[in-house]
Amino acid sequence: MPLTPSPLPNTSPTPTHALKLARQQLQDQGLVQAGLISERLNQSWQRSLQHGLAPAGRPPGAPHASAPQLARALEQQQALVAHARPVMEFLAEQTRDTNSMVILADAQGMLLQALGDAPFLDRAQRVALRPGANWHEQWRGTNAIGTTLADGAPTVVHGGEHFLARNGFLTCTAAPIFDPAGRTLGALDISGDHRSYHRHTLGLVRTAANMIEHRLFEHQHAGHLKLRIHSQPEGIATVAEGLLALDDSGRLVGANRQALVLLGLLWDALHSSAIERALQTPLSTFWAWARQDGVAPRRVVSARGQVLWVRAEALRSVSASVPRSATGAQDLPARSATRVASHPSSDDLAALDTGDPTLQAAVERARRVIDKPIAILLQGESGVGKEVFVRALHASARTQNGPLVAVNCAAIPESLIEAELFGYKGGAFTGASREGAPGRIREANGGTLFLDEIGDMPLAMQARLLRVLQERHVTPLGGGQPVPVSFRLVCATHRQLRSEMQAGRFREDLYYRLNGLTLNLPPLRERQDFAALVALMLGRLCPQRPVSLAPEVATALAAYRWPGNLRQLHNALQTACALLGDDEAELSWGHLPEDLMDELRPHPQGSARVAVPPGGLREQARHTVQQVVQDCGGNLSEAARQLGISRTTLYKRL
Ligand SMILES: Nc1ncnc2c1ncn2[C@@H]1O[C@H](COP(=O)(O)OP(=O)(O)OP(=O)(O)O)[C@@H](O)[C@H]1O
Repeated sequence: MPLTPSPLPNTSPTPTHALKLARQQLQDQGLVQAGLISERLNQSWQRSLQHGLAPAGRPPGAPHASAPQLARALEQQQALVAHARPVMEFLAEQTRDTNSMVILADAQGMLLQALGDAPFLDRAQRVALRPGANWHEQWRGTNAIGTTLADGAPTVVHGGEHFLARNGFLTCTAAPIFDPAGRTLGALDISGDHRSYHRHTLGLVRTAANMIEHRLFEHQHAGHLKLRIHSQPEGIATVAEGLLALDDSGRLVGANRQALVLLGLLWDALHSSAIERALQTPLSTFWAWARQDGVAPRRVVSARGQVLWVRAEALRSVSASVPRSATGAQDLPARSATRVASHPSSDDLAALDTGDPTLQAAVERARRVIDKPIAILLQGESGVGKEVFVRALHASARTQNGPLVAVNCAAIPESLIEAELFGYKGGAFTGASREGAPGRIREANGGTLFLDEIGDMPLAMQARLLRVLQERHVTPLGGGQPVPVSFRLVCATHRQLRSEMQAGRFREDLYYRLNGLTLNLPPLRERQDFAALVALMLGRLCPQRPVSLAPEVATALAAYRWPGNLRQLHNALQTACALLGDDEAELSWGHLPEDLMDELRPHPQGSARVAVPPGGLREQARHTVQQVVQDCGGNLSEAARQLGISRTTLYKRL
C-alpha cells in the first residue's frame, strides 16, 4: 500500500478538446498519445481496457449485492460505517442543493452508504450509484472510487474522463481511507452532475477522509499512549496532526499518514520502530508529559533532525477495564494518566508485578540498585519479558534519565559490532560514512545502555567492552580523543552466562563486571499469576470492553507449558481478541489460533487418544458450520444460534 509519494490527483478537469481527441483515440486505437491526458488517467484507462471493458459499452455483469449480502458487509465494516456516518452527514450538509451525493465504499469498491440530493439520487440510481453496487475499476472502468482504491490516492474523475461513456454526466471526487495499520478500509466520495464540479471538492473530501481516519484511530488506540505531532505547535489537535500509538515498550503500533510522513517512515515501521529512536526522546519522558493533562505541546527533534511539536496523551486507565486479579490478592497495577511518577507502587516497575513471588522479588531487588552504579544482568528464556523489564526499569529510575539505548548483540554482524558500539571517525573503514558516528555507547550517555543477548557477543568485542566499563571512556574506531561516558548498564541473555564463562565462551572478568546484580526472570509455566497476567493483557488488547476467558479455556491455558513464554501468550490473546465478535465478551476455543487450539483441546482420559477426524479439527469445524447453515436453509441467525456462536463469528468462519 503506497504511503508517499502517491500519484498526484487530477486537480482540474482535462480540457474539453484534448479529452475529445483522447476519447476518440481510445475508441479507435485503444491507445492515447502521450501528453493529451494525465499519465494517471491514461494508466487507469489502460487498466479498464485490460479488464475487458469497452468505452461505449455497458458494465458487463457488474455484481450487485443482495440485501443480506449488503447487511453482512455493513456488519463487517461496522467501525468504518459508524465513524464515517457523522462525517458523511456533515459533507452532505455542505454540498446540499448542489445536485450531488456523498458515498462510502468498502475496499472492494462495494458502495455501503449514500446520502444526497433527492433529484440527483434518482438519476444516479440509473447508473447504479447506490448501496450494494460495485464500482471497482474492474466493473466500471475509470471512476473516482475504483481509481482511488486502485492507486491508493485521492482522485477527481470529471465527465468524459470516466472510462464508460454512460458515466460521462458525472463529476466524482474520492479519497482513500486507511486504518491505523495502513490497510485500505475503503473510499469516501462525492459524486454529482458534471455541471456541479467545484475545484474545492477535492480538499473537502480529503479532509473528511482524514477525519474518519482520526476517529478510527482514537477508537482503536484508546488504551495506548498516544502522541499528537506536528511541525508547528498550532497544528496539534487539528485534522492535519500526525497520530502515533505506542505499546508499553515504546514501539509504534499505530499511526496515520501525516505522522509517518513527518517521521520519514513507511507503514512497515509499525511494530518495529521505537519512538525513542524516531523522536530522540525517552519513553519515560512521554509518559511524564502524558501525566500532566492539558499541557502545551513540547518540542522534540526527530531522527532526521526536524523540529517537531508533541502532545502526549494516555487518558484511559487500564485498571478500569481489567477485572480484579483472579488470585484475589490485589488490584492489578494501573498504567494511567493520573499515576504519580514518584510513588514507587505506581511506576512502570510496579506495574510488572502481577502477583508472582519470583517476579516480585526481582522487581524489589532491581528497585534497590536502580539509582546506583551497579550493572544488572537479566537472565531468562526467550519471551519472558527481559526487554519489557529493562524498559520499565529505565522508566522508573530517578537518575540517569537520558535515553535508553538498546543494542541486540546477536543481531549485528560481527564485523560491524565494534563500529556500532564504539563509533568511528569519518572514513575509518571501507563503507564508513564521511561524518563518522558517535556509537551506541556514547548515545547512551546520561541514560541506560541495554546490551541484549550479551551472551552472543564475540570474545574480541568482550575485551573492548570491558575496557570501556573499566575506564568509562570510549575511543572511536580510527582514532581520536577518548570521550568520557556515564550510563546505567543493563545486559540480558537467554543463556546461562556462568556456564558460558565456564565453557570458555565468555570472559570471566567481563562476567563479574556485568553481574553486579543478576536477576532471573521466571518462565511463564512457573509463574503463579497466570490469571492476573491474562487479565492485564486482555485489558490492554481489548480496551473498549471487559473480555475474559471461557472457564475451560482458562484452565487449559493455565496448564499449558508455553514454550514461547509471555510473547506466545500475548500473541495468542491478540489473535483471539481479533477474532472476537463485537457482541462477544468471552474467548472460547474457536477464538484461539488453530495450532494452539489443536495442542490444548482436552483428550479423553486414558491412554487411547481420540481418533482425529479426517482433515483435522479445522476441516471438521468447517464441515459442521456448512452443514448447520444448510440445515437452517441459509438462515444465518438461526445457524449461529444452533452453533452457539455469534453471527459475526459465523460470518468469519464462513
Ligand atoms: N509484563 C508483561 N506484561 C505484558 N506483556 C508482556 C510482559 N512482558 C513481556 N510481554 C510480552 O512478551 C513480549 C516479549 O517480551 P520481551 O521482548 O521483553 O521478551 P525477552 O525476554 O526480551 O525475549 P527475547 O529473549 O526473545 O528477546 C512483549 O512484546 C510483550 O508482548
